[in-house]
Amino acid sequence: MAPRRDREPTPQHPGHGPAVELRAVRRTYGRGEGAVQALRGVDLALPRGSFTAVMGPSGSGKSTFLQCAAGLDRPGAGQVLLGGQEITGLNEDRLTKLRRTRVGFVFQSFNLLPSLTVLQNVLLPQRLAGQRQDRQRARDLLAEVGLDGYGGRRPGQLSGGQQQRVAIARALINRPEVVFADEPTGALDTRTAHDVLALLRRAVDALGATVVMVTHDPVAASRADRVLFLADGRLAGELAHPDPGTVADRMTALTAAHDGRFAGAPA
Ligand SMILES: Nc1ncnc2c1ncn2[C@@H]1O[C@H](COP(=O)(O)OP(=O)(O)OP(=O)(O)O)[C@@H](O)[C@H]1O
Repeated sequence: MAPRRDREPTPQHPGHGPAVELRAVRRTYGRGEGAVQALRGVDLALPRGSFTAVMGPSGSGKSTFLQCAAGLDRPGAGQVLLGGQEITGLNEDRLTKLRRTRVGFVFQSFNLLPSLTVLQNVLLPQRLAGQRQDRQRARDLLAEVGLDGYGGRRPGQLSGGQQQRVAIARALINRPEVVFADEPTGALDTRTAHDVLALLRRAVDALGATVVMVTHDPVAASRADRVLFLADGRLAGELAHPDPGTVADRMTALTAAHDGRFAGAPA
């Protein structure tokens, strides 16, 4: 028998290094006196197969971070690497293709297309990318998120929690390098939010996904492996194995520091 060779890394899934890396990333909105420095030099690496929560006071740069890391926005300086590949210099066409094939998104408002069935919504990233639509994988993922047999329904016939499950299945369809979740439980009641977080956790633990979640909720953040805190566009600390109480205390301290600074700022 021929000696077994380890699978060669491919550009799609290089298998080495972090899923996402930011190096000295800066993003400024506007120019001159009115310019806002939303990110002021962020360095971080998100390991493959990890679940990271990103928290911070309002205006600390969480959305900007997510958009830059996901290739939805371009940093003014610094580098973003996805699966070891630098994406900062890609043109718009290549960035769009990358977002459709290598990144998954889960939004607060679910963002399902109401005219498509549940199965068609799950397959949409493959359709948009012009890839073969893997209906069996879509059905398997729907079963994975507890929606076996719901493929023929329309989103309007599902509860909010069920719609978010469909969105999670859709985010996973292409086996992305990373799933970015922006307040995925923000529109859900506590019980449903708990179920959706359990699914994200399971996507990491059982399917090997990498998940990055922006949230305001310390309970949601405590389901992650690690919480990164942003304040005024900078990383302001992190917490491994978070529990809700410690996360809430950190957030209270950061928000008080933030409010204190702004109370002293000229009007
Ligand atoms: N398009 C824009 N034009 C100008 N300023 C912007 C723009 N988007 C964001 N900002 C500013 O950049 C800073 C960071 O905003 P960002 O939305 O990333 O913060 P956030 O932490 O996500 O806030 P929130 O928790 O309130 O959603 C804020 O001061 C915000 O006002």
